[in-house]
Amino acid sequence: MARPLIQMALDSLDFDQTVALADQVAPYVDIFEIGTPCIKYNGINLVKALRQRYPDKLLLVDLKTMDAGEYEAGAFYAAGADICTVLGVSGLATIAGVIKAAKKHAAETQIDLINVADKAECARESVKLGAQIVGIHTGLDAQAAGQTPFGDLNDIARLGLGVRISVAGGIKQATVQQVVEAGANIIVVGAAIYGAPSPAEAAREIRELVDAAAV
Ligand SMILES: O=C([C@H](O)CO)[C@H](O)[C@H](O)COP(=O)(O)O
Repeated sequence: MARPLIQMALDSLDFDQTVALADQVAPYVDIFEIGTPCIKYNGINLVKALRQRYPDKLLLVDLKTMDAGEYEAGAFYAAGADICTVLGVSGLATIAGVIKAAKKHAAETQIDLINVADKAECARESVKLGAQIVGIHTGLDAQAAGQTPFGDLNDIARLGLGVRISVAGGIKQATVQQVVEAGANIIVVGAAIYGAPSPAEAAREIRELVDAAAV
């Protein structure tokens, strides 16, 4: 199995705390995600700052684009994003726009299936359009209501779409092995790392668990 990637969800609103957290976990993660609240609050300058500080890390900007796909995402790819997210519920025209912007910058597009009714259909159509990553995502509010991403992950993995699958939604040490075995290629972790007494130690543990589950 190819080594799954670990994506650190940087969900603070504070610019300096976001950069400091990135510094702490950098040795253990592959992708820095600038989370949706964080990018809305801090804007494109944070993308530029992390790009400059970490030229060799993958940088995902969790735009969750809903409209004006090419126009909105284009600026973030130009600023250094390797991956931008677009909502599956936005529809195929918007998804196609983000994919077009990504191609201009030799970058990638992730479809976020959050709140999509027919996730299999949306994933299939998005992949046909050229999306490289399908994101199974139980958002923070849905998590608070008791939902998890595990059932959807199994359903999408079974489709064999031939693209990477990302999973997000309360993933922690106890569930890392399960999501790797279910077929996730990108493991997104936020609160289990930034909420830990030592984020670096939590990230190191998750790295070990992911690598052990992937052999
Ligand atoms: O994408 C996220 C959320 O919608 C806010 O932007 C989180 O970054 C994602 O859910 C990962 O965080 P945890 O669920 O805390 O692991």
